[in-house]
Amino acid sequence: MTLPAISVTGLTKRFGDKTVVNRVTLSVERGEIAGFLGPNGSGKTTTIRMICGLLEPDGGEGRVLGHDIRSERRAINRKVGYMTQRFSFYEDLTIEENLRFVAGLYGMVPVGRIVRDTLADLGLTARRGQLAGDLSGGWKQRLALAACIMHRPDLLLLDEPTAGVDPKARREFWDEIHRLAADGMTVLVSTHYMDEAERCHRINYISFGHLVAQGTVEEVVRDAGLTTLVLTGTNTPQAARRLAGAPGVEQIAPFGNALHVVGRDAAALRASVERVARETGTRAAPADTSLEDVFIKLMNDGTAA
Ligand SMILES: Nc1ncnc2c1ncn2[C@@H]1O[C@H](COP(=O)(O)OP(=O)(O)OP(=O)(O)O)[C@@H](O)[C@H]1O
Repeated sequence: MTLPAISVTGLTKRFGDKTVVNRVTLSVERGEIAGFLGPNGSGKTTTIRMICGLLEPDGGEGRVLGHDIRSERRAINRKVGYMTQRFSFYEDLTIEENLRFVAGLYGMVPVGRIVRDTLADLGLTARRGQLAGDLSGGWKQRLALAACIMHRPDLLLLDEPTAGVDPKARREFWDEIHRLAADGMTVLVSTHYMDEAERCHRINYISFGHLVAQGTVEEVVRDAGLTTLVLTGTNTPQAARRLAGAPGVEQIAPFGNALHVVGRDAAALRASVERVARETGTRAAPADTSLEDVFIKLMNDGTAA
């Protein structure tokens, strides 16, 4: 049996008197794409930095790519590619010049071949002479990814890599991530996008420093134990007002002309929705609970804690 790429237990980090990562236990198999989700400030970046050896944990232990996260931080560092939230380039250098610069910085040899192969791998060869500053958001992300994988890391840590990038470029970026994983690279990626969470093999949800949900998308949705009903008809705005605060109703969200109503107590939810449907002349039907509904619940639970 191969060892997991990431296996950490009880990972804890404090800044001053604030515990921002609280006893996080996480395991990521080799070749897996693991999603890391959670509200702003919940501790994702801090956890990623402890995993790649940039930050020393205050508590907990574990191994990354077979190395101890406390005593072998430099070894981990060398085998990891880390794309930070604000990756920067020299805007007045071309794509190729930027990559040559990074390769030189890390002492990679032979620079020419490594840069040529990386350009080809990421479909950047035709654009290699373009100035980084002239690239669209999607191509900038691709250049950032190229710079992170040039040294052939075994583990890729991506911190919100596609923030602000259009859907087509995001899809292409994710196709690339899947190609890299299929070739054996392990990927841990933080994101706020639901469609991206759904493209991960497994997801991990962190709230106020605590890991509160883990598994495949199907497992996380199932474990949340939510029931969803959808109301349709012309009177849904009135139905929404009547449902607010009704027994069993925890979330109400309009999607176009439909109203999604979500709650844990299926019987109470159904009774409230059916009553309001009768009163407002709308139609109620059961629906699948979405990952977004689950994340909103986890966020609300975290705020209440
Ligand atoms: N070096 C630091 N010193 C003090 N506080 C810090 C430091 N780094 C992070 N924090 C705090 O730790 C908490 C967790 O931050 P972190 O960046 O890990 O969250 P995140 O989940 O990545 O958030 P986002 O989704 O906004 O990127 C935040 O309250 C942040 O302000």
